[in-house]
Amino acid sequence: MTDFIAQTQGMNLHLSSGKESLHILKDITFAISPGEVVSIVGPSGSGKTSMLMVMGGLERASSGLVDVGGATLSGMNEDELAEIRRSNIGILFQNFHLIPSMTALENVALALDIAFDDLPLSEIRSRARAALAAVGLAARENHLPSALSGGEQQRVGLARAIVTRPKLLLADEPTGNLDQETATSAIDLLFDLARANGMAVLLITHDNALARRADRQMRMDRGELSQLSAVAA
Ligand SMILES: Nc1ncnc2c1ncn2[C@@H]1O[C@H](COP(=O)(O)OP(=O)(O)OP(=O)(O)O)[C@@H](O)[C@H]1O
Repeated sequence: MTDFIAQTQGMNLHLSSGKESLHILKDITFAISPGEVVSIVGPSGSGKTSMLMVMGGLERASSGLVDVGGATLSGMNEDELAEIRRSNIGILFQNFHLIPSMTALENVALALDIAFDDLPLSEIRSRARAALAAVGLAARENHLPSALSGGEQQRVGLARAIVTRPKLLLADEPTGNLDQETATSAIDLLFDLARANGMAVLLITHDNALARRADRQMRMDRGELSQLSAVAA
């Protein structure tokens, strides 16, 4: 049980739309190990993002078990969920979500400052610098997002997601806004960082070639998750 960084058992998510209750995620039993990269493909509206939201403690499952970093999320209050997110989880979005008025370094440092409110400023700066160097952006740390290319902005997003050293990275279409070449290099980097840090990655993508590069490939269809393939170790 503790070999997994995150797992669900018989997890369901119901959301209401007007008077209707929609069964968004159906009886999902899933586990991901440290250092493992798992991709999820599936049609639009099938529940992929909802799955990430539940795993990230941003949405509460309606029933079943959700366990992240050895802690069971159901029953936790908002503060406890926020603490689990801070200490275990990194999130990478399609649209980077960088703060436009802050430099690359400040964007990364802010994530660290929020996650660990007792970290000295010198440590925040050095760790943020190291994260930017890890994504090849040491020379761009004082640039505003508007002065960076899409691929560079996504690398800042990646630096921000990993600077807290999360055990689980949730990535929702992280290359959706990048051209093929830039997307490939961003994903190479993501995989290298995952391997180097033993970080598990749950990767949502519409790109089948990218999905196939994962250790394990899953498919979401109308709220049901199934395994597509496992790559032999
Ligand atoms: N807050 C909400 N209230 C009601 N229904 C919702 C809510 N959020 C999502 N849904 C519905 O849940 C279903 C799954 O949405 P989700 O975003 O998880 O799909 P997805 O597979 O990630 O789609 P896409 O590939 O288009 O991003 C959709 O039918 C969506 O309309």
